[in-house]
Amino acid sequence: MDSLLKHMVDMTGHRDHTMLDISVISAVQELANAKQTRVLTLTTVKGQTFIRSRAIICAGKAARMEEQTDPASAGEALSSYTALAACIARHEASAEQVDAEGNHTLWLPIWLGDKCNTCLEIIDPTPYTPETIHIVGGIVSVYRNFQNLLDYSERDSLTGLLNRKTFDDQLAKMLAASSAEQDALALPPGEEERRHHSDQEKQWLAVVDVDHFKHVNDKFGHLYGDEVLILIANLLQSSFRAQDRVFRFGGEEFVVLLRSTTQENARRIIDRFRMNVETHEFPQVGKVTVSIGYVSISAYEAPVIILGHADQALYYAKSHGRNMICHYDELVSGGLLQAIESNDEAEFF
Ligand SMILES: Nc1nc2c(ncn2[C@@H]2O[C@H](COP(=O)(O)OP(=O)(O)OP(=O)(O)O)[C@@H](O)[C@H]2O)c(=O)[nH]1
Repeated sequence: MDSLLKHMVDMTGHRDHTMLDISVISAVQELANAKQTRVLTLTTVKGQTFIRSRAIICAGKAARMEEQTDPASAGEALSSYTALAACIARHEASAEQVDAEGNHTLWLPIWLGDKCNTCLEIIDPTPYTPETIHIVGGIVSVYRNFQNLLDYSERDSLTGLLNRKTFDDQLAKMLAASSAEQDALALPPGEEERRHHSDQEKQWLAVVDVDHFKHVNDKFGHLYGDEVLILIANLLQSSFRAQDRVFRFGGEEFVVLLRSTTQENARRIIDRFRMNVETHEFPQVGKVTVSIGYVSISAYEAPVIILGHADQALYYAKSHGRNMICHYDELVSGGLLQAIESNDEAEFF
């Protein structure tokens, strides 16, 4: 019981999803005396659900987060996990399966209302006693409630997107992941220069601003204005990939962090979103458009500088007709925006 209390105190002491994941699998691993415990992420892409492992602990080892090796892949298909897929389809609390080697796998989906995007998985050669299932079920309930609370503090209440407060942290995580990826893909000396600049995969930041939004509020009222923001948030979430991050920065301004893609793909993905908005029929309001400024992200620049560059490109789009996307580096190299270096930081005029 002491151990259970210690784990509860540890779990509820965190203010960060990563640390919460680590502490929940450490608790479950110890209390169930399991061979392996994982936290799985469930994502739905075009109607199909995929599974990825985001944290793992094996007996005798420390818990660790699992970085995605292939950022373009959504993960393994849920349909290949037959018992879990049936449990999710029926909105059940747990599923169990024994494999050919005699390992017992117990899955405990974390339900938030009728949605499940996290699941605990416990594997052990011995079957789980009703007492173990009871204790682990209790931990899962605390984990779910606490995850809910963290989500609430990290999300914008109108649109459900991540809020401004979480941006710096998410950007740092993305930059850390990109340095690790670049190290892993390091090319032999001289090879880097031979590779065409625009073929390189980079991380990207886009600032999205609704055009003439004041006019929407003035003509249709704030309630319709809010409805437009919610629908644009939905279009953002459906237009970008699960590994990308979408934030509402306040008012009618949104920010997207795009993971690992080439310059041409970034342009295509961002423009596809712009067109998705342009072609959407907003109830009562009709047509709405957005302007977007975007920039590639480098680990050597402070978030405020990166955002400043994207903002420069956004304001160029706003002042050159709106309903368009502008790439900061292209504007600078085309002589349409100027950047000067001073005190190791870029400034603009
Ligand atoms: N309905 C609603 N309106 C908001 C919210 N936050 C900010 N606004 C409004 O958004 C409008 C932003 O107007 P402006 O900054 O002038 O920009 P704009 O009219 O979109 O013009 P451009 O950006 O130049 O195309 C203001 O009228 C704000 O009151 C919100 O949460 N809900």
